[in-house]
Amino acid sequence: MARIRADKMRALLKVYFISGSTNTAETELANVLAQAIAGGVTLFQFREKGRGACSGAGKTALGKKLQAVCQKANVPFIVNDDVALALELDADGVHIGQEDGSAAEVRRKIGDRILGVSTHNVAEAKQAIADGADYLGVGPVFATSTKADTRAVCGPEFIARLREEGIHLPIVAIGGIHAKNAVEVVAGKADGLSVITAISNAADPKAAAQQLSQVWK
Ligand SMILES: Cc1ncsc1CCOP(=O)(O)O
Ligand SMILES: C=C1C=NC(C)=NC1=N
Ligand SMILES: [Mg+2]
Repeated sequence: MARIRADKMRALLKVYFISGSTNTAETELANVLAQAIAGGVTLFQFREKGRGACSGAGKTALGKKLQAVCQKANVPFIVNDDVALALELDADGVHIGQEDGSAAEVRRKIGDRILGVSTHNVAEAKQAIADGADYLGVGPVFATSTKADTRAVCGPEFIARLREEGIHLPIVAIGGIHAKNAVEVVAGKADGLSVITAISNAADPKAAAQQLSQVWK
């Protein structure tokens, strides 16, 4: 298997759903995920973090269940932070933050699987590219209460500034994105948008995913 091509990566980033068991009131995240995929989700990240998150065998079991939902629909399955779990499940990739250790080290561990890195400035972006990232997660572009310890809100226009600085790797915007402000993310030259609340807390996850997909039409 070779490294993913940039144009394929950009297509996968269009509607990137991120969730764990603590992000949805629904007891069954697998059902929310299946509905969201039916609505047009292009990539899924299993992010099991924060108060009440499951761990150990429970986390592995939930990961397996969610991966099966993705595999049935041919949607790649990404694991956040937990490289060991990603390898155990043979996930399609991992996403790491600046505090999750060296991206170069993770690249060595995961081979040609997809590697996403959270970056907040040009220096971090250039380092991630040098370390072998396939895409960058940039944000929070809008205010969000989902992740407690985010950096300052950078606005969707920050991604356009990264482009001006010569950062051309696929970029997905994250943070407080929903159907009404998603158009600003497109204007900001992001290749995709990623969401937790907009889908995980939606009354109708399929409709929520469809509305987010519309912005790229
Ligand atoms: C994981 C993460 N990283 C920056 S903001 C954020 C949370 C995004 O959640 P939401 O889409 O609910 O604002
Ligand atoms: C913090 C994050 C930033 N970006 C993405 C895509 N995922 C994350 N978990
Ligand atoms: Mg992390």
